[in-house]
Amino acid sequence: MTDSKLKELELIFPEVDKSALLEILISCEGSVSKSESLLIEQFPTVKKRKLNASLQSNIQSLLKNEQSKGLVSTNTTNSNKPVYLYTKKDVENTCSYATIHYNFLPPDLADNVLKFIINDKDGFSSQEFHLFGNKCKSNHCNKLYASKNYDGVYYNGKKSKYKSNFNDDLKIVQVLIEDFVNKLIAERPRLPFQHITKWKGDIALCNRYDTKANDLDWHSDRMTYIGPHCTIASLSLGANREFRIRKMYNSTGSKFNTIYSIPLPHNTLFIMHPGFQEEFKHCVSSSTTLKNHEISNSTRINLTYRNYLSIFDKYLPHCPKCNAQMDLRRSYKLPQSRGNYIWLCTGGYLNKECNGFYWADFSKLGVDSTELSNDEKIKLYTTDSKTASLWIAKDDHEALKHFREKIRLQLRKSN
Ligand SMILES: O=C(O)CCC(=O)C(=O)O
Ligand SMILES: [Fe+2]
Repeated sequence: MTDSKLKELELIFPEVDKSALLEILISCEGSVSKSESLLIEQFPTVKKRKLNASLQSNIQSLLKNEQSKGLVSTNTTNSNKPVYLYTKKDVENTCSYATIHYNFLPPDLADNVLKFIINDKDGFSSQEFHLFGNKCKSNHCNKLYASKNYDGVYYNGKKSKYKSNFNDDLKIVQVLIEDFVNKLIAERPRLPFQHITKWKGDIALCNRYDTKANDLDWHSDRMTYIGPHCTIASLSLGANREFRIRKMYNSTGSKFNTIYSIPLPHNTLFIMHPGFQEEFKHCVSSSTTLKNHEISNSTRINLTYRNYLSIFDKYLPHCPKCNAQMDLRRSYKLPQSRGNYIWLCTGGYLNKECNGFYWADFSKLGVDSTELSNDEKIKLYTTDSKTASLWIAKDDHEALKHFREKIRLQLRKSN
C-alpha cells in the first residue's frame, strides 16, 4: 500500500529522492494528497506537470533509470592533482551528466571543417566585460556561426551578432550532431525542466585557441537562452587540449573538489547533458599539456552547439532596478539554498553594479503559447520564493537533507 502511494509521489516529484518522499508520506500519516500539497509548495511547477499526461508517461518510463551513477566527489586526500580520464568508460562512469564520442565525424569532414575555420579570419574577437568594476578581456577569440541570420544573442550583457552562416560542411555537421544528440536524449533519463521538443544545433559558438597561453577560466555555461537542464554538444578540432571539469561545490569532509582532466583529441564530441551546467564547472587551462595537430599545429578549435529556446528570448526578464537583461543561474554555494534557479542582472558586466534579482519560475515552460490569451504574458520569474523553481541532484545528500528539514518544519507549523 505504502509502496503504491510512494510510486505515485515519485511520478509527480522525480526531483525528490525516494527516502525524502517516504518520510513526508509517513509524517502526513500516509495521506498522498496532504504530502502532495506540501511538496507542491516546494515544487510549484509540478501543478502544471500533473495535468500533462504525455509528460507524465514519459517520466514514468524514465524513472526506471537511475540518473546518478555516483560521482567520486569526496576528496579527503591532501592532493588536488587532477585525475585523468582517458577513455569513454572513465569519463562516463565518473560523470553521469556527460558522454564522449571520439572520432565522431567522418575524418575528411572533420579535417575540412578545421581547415575552413583556421582560414576564416573574419569576425573572431575576444570578449570584453566588467567584473566587480574591473574591465576584463577573455583570453581567447570566439565568434558565432549559425544556420541562418539571427538577430544576435546576449553574451555578458551585450547583444552579440552572429558573424557567419554555416558553410556546406558545417550544415552537414549540424545534421549529424542533431540526429546523434536527439537519439541520446531519447535514451537517457529526462530531468524535470528539460525542454520537450527536438534539440536543435543551429547556433554554434566557436572558440579559437591559437597557442597554449589561450585559455578559458572555470565557469558553467549560462542557461539564459538555452534554459535549465540544457544539452550542449561540444566538438573539438585540431590541437589536443585538456578539458577540465569539477563539481560546483565541495561535499562535507572533502578537502578539495576533485579536478578531472579529459584530453580532447581532434574530432571528439563531448556532450554536456542536462544537469551538467547545474552541477559542474569546466575550463580549458593554459597550464596543461597541448598536443599539436598536423593541420592546425597548436591551434585548437571548439564548436559548442546550443539549442536556443524562443520562449527565453521572448520572455527574458529585465532587471527591476536598471532594466538591463538578466542571466539565468542556479544557486549552488550553500546546501540550504542549493538548487534554486535565479535571474541576476547583467548590469555588472557593463560596469553597472545594481544586483537586481528575481527567482526563476519554470511553471510555464511546457505551456503552448497559443493557449494563452493575447494579454497574458509568460513570466519566467517570480518575487515569491515559495513559487521559485528548484532542482536538487539525486546524489546531493546535503542539499536534500536541508530540503527535508525545511519540509519537516513546515509540517510542524501546519499541524
Ligand atoms: O573550448 C572548450 O572546449 C570549452 C568551451 C566552453 O566552455 C564555452 O564556450 O563555454
Ligand atoms: Fe563553457
